[in-house]
Amino acid sequence: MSAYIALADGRVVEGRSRAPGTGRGELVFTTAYTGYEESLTDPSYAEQVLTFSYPLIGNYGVRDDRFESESVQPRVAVAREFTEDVAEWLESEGIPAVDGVDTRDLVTGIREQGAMRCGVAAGPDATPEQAREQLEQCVGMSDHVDIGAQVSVDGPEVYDGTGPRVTLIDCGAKKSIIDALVERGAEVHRLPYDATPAEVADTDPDVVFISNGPGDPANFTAAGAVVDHFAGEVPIAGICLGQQVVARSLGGETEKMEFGHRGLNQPVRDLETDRVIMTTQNHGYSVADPGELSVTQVNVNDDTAEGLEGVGIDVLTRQYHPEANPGPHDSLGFFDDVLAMAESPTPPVTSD
Ligand SMILES: NC(=O)CC[C@H](N)C(=O)O
Repeated sequence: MSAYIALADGRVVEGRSRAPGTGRGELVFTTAYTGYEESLTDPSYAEQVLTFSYPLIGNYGVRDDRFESESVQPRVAVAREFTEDVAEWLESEGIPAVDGVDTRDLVTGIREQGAMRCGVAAGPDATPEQAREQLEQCVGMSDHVDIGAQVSVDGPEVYDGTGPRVTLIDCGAKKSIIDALVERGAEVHRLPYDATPAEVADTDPDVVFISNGPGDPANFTAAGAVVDHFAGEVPIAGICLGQQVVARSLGGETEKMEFGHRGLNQPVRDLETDRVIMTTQNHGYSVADPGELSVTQVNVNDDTAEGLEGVGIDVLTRQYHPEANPGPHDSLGFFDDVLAMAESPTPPVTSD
């Protein structure tokens, strides 16, 4: 069974269909060598086509207790070789899967030309034309203006706890972010991505937490308005898209990266301690200007902002994934720091 990937650079790559169907999205790659269940269920991959640079994906099976959300999130999955387990899982989810392609070549192309749009057709009747038609219909990531609606909860959800109240704006939250907070005793109020400041105020938060999520942070205007409203009054935290949204709201700017950071071994330097930790990452945008925040951690490879803190206000964010699923546990302490900030906040800024 054949499969075709039509790339925005004009090439059509032929592979083997492991799960039939058509799909389109921004072609990105991850260098993660484990954690395929977590990556494939990470809502931040919505509207993307995920290529694994590691050649064999699926060698320890598929277990749903490792899932980060209830469904597979990328539109298409690509690898050098998927095991039968993974191929069956993707087929049962209706997600086209392509293997038998030279992923070294595909990844080199993305590194040289940037993450690009693509269209895919896979299955017994698939043709290169179908893949090209998909490509024609494929829009850029920033054009998915209401992408939050695809990945957020429909209404509020509460996770009981005896510790600080965390109001999590779910822009496509990974399950392990909620788990990390609940394990530490937090009472988590999970609200939809478009919650208003009044809805957030109703939960009486000790900390407002903006989650990870797919696409361009510029499209998460409601979450930005929440940060705008509460900054200086209530501690603010954020992970990945959350860091980007927080920075944009507090005078900063984000920009699209050429091909982003996706993998489990991204080195991050803490500027205060000079300590380097290994982190899990999945992002295609970065904070180019931190605005009124201070950059406290940077990526060792390219110096992009990996951690931000407020100056005189309680703000703590990370561009990488401290929840560490999959990936090294070096950065789990972030959640302790966020809850400590919630427990003893700096007195609110008063305007007199
Ligand atoms: N994991 C995330 O939250 C990703 C954030 C954003 N969608 C990006 O690509 O940069």
